[in-house]
Amino acid sequence: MTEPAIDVSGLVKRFDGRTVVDHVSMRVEQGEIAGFLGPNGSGKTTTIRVMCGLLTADEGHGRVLGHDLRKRHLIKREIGYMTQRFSLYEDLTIAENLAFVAGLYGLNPVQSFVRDTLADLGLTARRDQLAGTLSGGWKQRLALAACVMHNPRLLLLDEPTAGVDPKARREFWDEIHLRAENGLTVLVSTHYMDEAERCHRINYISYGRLVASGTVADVLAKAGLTTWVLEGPNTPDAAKLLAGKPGVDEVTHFGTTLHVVGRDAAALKRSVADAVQATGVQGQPADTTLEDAFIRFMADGQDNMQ
Ligand SMILES: Nc1ncnc2c1ncn2[C@@H]1O[C@H](COP(=O)(O)OP(=O)(O)OP(=O)(O)O)[C@@H](O)[C@H]1O
Repeated sequence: MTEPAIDVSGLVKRFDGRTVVDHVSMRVEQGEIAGFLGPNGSGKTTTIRVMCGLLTADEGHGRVLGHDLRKRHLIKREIGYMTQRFSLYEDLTIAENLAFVAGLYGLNPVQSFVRDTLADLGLTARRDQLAGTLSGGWKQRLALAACVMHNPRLLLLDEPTAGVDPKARREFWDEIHLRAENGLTVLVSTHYMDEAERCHRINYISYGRLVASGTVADVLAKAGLTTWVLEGPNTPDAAKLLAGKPGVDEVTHFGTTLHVVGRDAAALKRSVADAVQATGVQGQPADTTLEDAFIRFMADGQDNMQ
């Protein structure tokens, strides 16, 4: 058995007495793409920073790439970290940006690393183009290439595709999968459900606590939800009727359909049957989505805080 790339237990981080990472334990196997999800301010960035050795945990222990978490200088050397809103210098050329990053990492000879990276990206012919003139998708690919130029074994990406269009996001993820197939381990935070589904495993954090981890199927099972889809001209009336009824936790409009989700399957079924009878809409059981599961975890997290 190879050692996991990340194996941390009971991590706690407090800022000014406020606990923002609350006994988080996480394991990420080598070559795995692990997703990190959770509402704004739930502690993803802080956890990532502890794992990369940029912040010291107040409690907890573990190993990253086989190094004790306290050996921060050893960890930093072997990871790539793309911060939120990481950007290149728009008024430098593509090659100049790469040369700058290569210099920061002490790569030598700089120009050979730049040349290889440009060739890898298929950007050799555009090396003298200003980075600011690239499309959003290309900017992200270039930023990713800059983060892996020093050949890290673990890549930590903090919302790398925020604000990037769907096609460019898909291409970015193809790139991540390609690199994972070649052995790179990736921990990536995201708010996009389609990206969560492209991860081998996901970790969901709420109010600093890790509330679910595993494959998408594991996480859906943990949420323990039942979903009904209602359809027909009277869905707005059905929505009003269902709000707050026994077994009904969430009622959400999706275009012309209504998704009704709850933890108590029997009570939910009865409430849906009543609404169907009263309004004439059609109701069918359906698969629960990851978004439904996350909204449930978030609501549970809020309940725990009260
Ligand atoms: N250096 C700091 N000093 C004080 N508070 C901080 C510091 N860094 C983060 N926090 C607080 O810790 C909490 C967790 O923040 P963090 O950035 O880790 O969350 P996040 O899950 O990454 O959020 P988002 O999805 O919005 O990026 C927030 O309430 C934030 O304001």
